[in-house]
Amino acid sequence: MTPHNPNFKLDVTSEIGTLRVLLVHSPDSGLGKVVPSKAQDWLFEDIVHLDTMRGGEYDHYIKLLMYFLDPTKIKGKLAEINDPANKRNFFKPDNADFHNSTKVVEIQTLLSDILQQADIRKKLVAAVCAIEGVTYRLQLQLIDINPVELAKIFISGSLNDEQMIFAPIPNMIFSRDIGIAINNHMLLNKPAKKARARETLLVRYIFFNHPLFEGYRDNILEIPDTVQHFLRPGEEQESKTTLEGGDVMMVAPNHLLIGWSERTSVSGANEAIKLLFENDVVEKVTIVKIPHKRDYMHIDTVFTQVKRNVWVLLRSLTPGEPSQEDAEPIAWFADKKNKDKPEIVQFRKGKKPKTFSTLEALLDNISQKDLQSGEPTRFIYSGNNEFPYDAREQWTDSCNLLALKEGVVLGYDRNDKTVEAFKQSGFSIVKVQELLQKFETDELDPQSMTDTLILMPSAELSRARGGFHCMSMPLQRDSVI
Ligand SMILES: NC(=O)NCCC[C@H](N)C(=O)O
Repeated sequence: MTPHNPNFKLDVTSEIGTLRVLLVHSPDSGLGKVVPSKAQDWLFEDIVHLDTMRGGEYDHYIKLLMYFLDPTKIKGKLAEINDPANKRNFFKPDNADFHNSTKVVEIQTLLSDILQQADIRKKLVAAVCAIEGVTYRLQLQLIDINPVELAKIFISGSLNDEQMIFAPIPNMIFSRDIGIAINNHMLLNKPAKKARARETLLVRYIFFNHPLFEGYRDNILEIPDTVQHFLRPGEEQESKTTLEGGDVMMVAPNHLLIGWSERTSVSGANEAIKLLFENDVVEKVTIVKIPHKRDYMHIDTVFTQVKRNVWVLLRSLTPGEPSQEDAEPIAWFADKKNKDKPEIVQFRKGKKPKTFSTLEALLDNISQKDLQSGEPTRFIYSGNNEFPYDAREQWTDSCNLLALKEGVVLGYDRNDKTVEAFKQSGFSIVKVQELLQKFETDELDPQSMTDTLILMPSAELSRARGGFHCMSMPLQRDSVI
């Protein structure tokens, strides 16, 4: 059972305030069962090597989060945690030596907690079996499985880690996409892709039934399907009401961004705005339309925030007048030909909508007006804005960084040119393995760190097509203004 955290508050008012509590999911055995023929359907670019992804990559993320958010769980124990004799038990939610942190909260643990209640267990077994087309006999069998084991089965799709009874949900490591904390409200997603439907169902049950969220039940926002959707013939995607968390960014207490993307439809964004305004959750919502392509997927794959006046982003998304040096006539027409041209419109309750001509203009407005940065806004570009590194590194999540506190962000070690751009912008660069040692030996204190990009190993994780922004669902951050 997840211990009680008396200081917990659902409270996220920015992308950069010191992170206090987040939801994560460590790679489960289901990721090791992705087969080449299903990889694309399950939204992976390739099959992954599970042991490397866990021990060589994701575990460092958990350790780093512990030093920042819950140091007593790790300080002085690093050697023991790393000891191969301990078989990674610190990272396994079903093991007695699991960290069971109340700050770095594992979704699987919350799930096994709610499955202790017989009525919830019955309802959730029925719901999962319905969406997965499971036989009635197997459904009855699942109801009697102990909650810890059942949570594992729901996520991995396999009984006893061997017999596959339904598909895994390998994308649950990208907890960002399942729901978004907006001030003290929780907006649940409505996934565009079938491969992500079970994650949504499980997390919906968690938010409505886990004691951790007891005080916030009335603050859970769910997006309904529209009547137009029920009545429209055919199945085309455009008319669906969808919204995924990677397209929702809480940039300031009064201001939310929603991407209109491959995954979030304009109808999804529209319904979300209505809910947010009706419930007085924020004063303004800006819709950022990006090309509806797999390369971009969600807005957090093309930009994220580093400090109140610093952003990392993909430059080529920004349309604009070509500079005088762009001598070739075609440069003047390229954007106008592009029907996928980004568009940015800001909606304020009871006021006229406002447009922004570039992403930079919007981000500068957020930095200066919403976050009252006294310093000029700076942009760090993917691949240091050099073709073809800009596109290559954006694909491997150079723009998808997670801020642990203002100015201290983590990203993949493979995006060399973007790392160079961070250096040129005055950031320190440090590898996670070295940092963990320094924390353990007291050479460095997480609280005193400023302006740093922490490099995380990424060979396997990046094949799943998401970075650390995607791999985090912040629930509590300190406020920045
Ligand atoms: N926010 C994000 O951009 N999340 C990345 C999700 C990756 C996952 N393989 C997906 O395609 O849904």
